[in-house]
Amino acid sequence: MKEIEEILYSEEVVMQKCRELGERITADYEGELLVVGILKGAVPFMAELIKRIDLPIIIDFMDVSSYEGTTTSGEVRILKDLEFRVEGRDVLIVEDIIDTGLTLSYLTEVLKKRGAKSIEICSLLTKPKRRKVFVDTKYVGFEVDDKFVVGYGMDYNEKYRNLPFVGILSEEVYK
Ligand SMILES: O=P(O)(O)OC[C@H]1O[C@H](OP(=O)(O)OP(=O)(O)O)[C@H](O)[C@@H]1O
Ligand code: HPA
Ligand SMILES: [Mg+2]
Repeated sequence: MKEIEEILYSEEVVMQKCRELGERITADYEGELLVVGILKGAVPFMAELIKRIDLPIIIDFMDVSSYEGTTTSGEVRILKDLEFRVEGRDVLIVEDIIDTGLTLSYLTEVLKKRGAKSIEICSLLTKPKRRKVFVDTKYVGFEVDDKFVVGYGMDYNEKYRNLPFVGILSEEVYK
């Protein structure tokens, strides 16, 4: 595919990472876990990850907005809220990527205020060099450099989410 400069993580590599993360999560919790996916990017990763968690889980979704193209506006708004109450529950937030950290620092604050018993984050990717605010991320798949990546849920203007791998988007696409 000419729009992809380089494949970083193949489907096999991502699946293996989901198995490892799923085993760690299974070992770290007892009883029910509320797994919260952040729409839309988290969907493909979450679908794979939850099959590797051997616990009685409940899944739910939130949708927040902050991004336009490849830059952040720094503004976070809840577009779709959870179906379940988080009070007294162990919550695991699932993301595709942590970039500035603004989305997750906002979301963890919101869920903390609602009285979650515990809140942890599981993200397929993290871009530490781009961080504006600290987010404590217990479960991370891979650390990536400051390149725009797509696939496995991640998009550029809503495209490429369906790619079965994580790849670097060629600069010609957004220049
Ligand atoms: O750490 P941050 O700088 O906040 O950026 C990370 C967030 O941005 C992307 O989602 P986006 O808001 O683009 O929506 P999407 O998941 O629907 O693509 C990504 O899926 C994360 O949720
Ligand atoms: O590299 C990225 N790709 C897709 N979406 C993103 N949101 C933050 N960083 C990225
Ligand atoms: Mg997202």
